[in-house]
Amino acid sequence: MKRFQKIILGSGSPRRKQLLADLGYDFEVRVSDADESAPNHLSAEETVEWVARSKAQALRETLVDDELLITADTEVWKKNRRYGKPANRESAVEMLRSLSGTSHQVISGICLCNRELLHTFHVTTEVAFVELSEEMISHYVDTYQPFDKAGAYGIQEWIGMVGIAELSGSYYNVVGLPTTEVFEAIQNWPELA
Ligand SMILES: Cc1cn([C@H]2C[C@H](O)[C@@H](COP(=O)(O)OP(=O)(O)OP(=O)(O)O)O2)c(=O)[nH]c1=O
Repeated sequence: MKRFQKIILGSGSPRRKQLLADLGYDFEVRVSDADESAPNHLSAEETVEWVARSKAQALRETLVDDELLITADTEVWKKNRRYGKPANRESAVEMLRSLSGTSHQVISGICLCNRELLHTFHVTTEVAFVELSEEMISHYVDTYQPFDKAGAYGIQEWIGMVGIAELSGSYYNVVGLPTTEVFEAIQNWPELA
């Protein structure tokens, strides 16, 4: 396995940290406040790549030598509606009602860069929910408080055990880091940039 002098994970997400550690890499976490308000005219795929790049650009000047920075943005999209993190209980309940009994896409934008090179890509997973009852939605939101999760749900939590009808693509992409594609990108860095 190719090793780098230093990988920097530009993310405050505990799930991304765990997944990158599980891939076997040593890394340091660096977090900054980046602009996540992508221009409206962008497609879903362009939006997540735009945000991942914006997170990278906010940290790029802190890089030294051959440090490799990895940033990501995971969003839920359904028919041109962008589901971010719910601002409150009401919004979380509304998001889950609207995802209930239908399918949506979870798209992650990933950005790898050093001081000279930058590479961005995205990975899409199709997720279908069963019909979620009002009781299931209230129980989940009140117990798990999914306010830090796009689309108001964590597939790795109770709702993922009882609410998923179908999943096509990478499971880990839904959790926040498409591990297969990130591993491949790191192994092929910097040739792919
Ligand atoms: C859909 C879904 C999202 N999520 C999480 C992944 C992301 O952490 C979060 C989406 O927010 P992001 O803006 O992608 O990431 P973040 O704010 O948590 O961290 P940072 O910007 O510092 O990298 O939602 C789950 O944990 N499970 C899920 O099933």
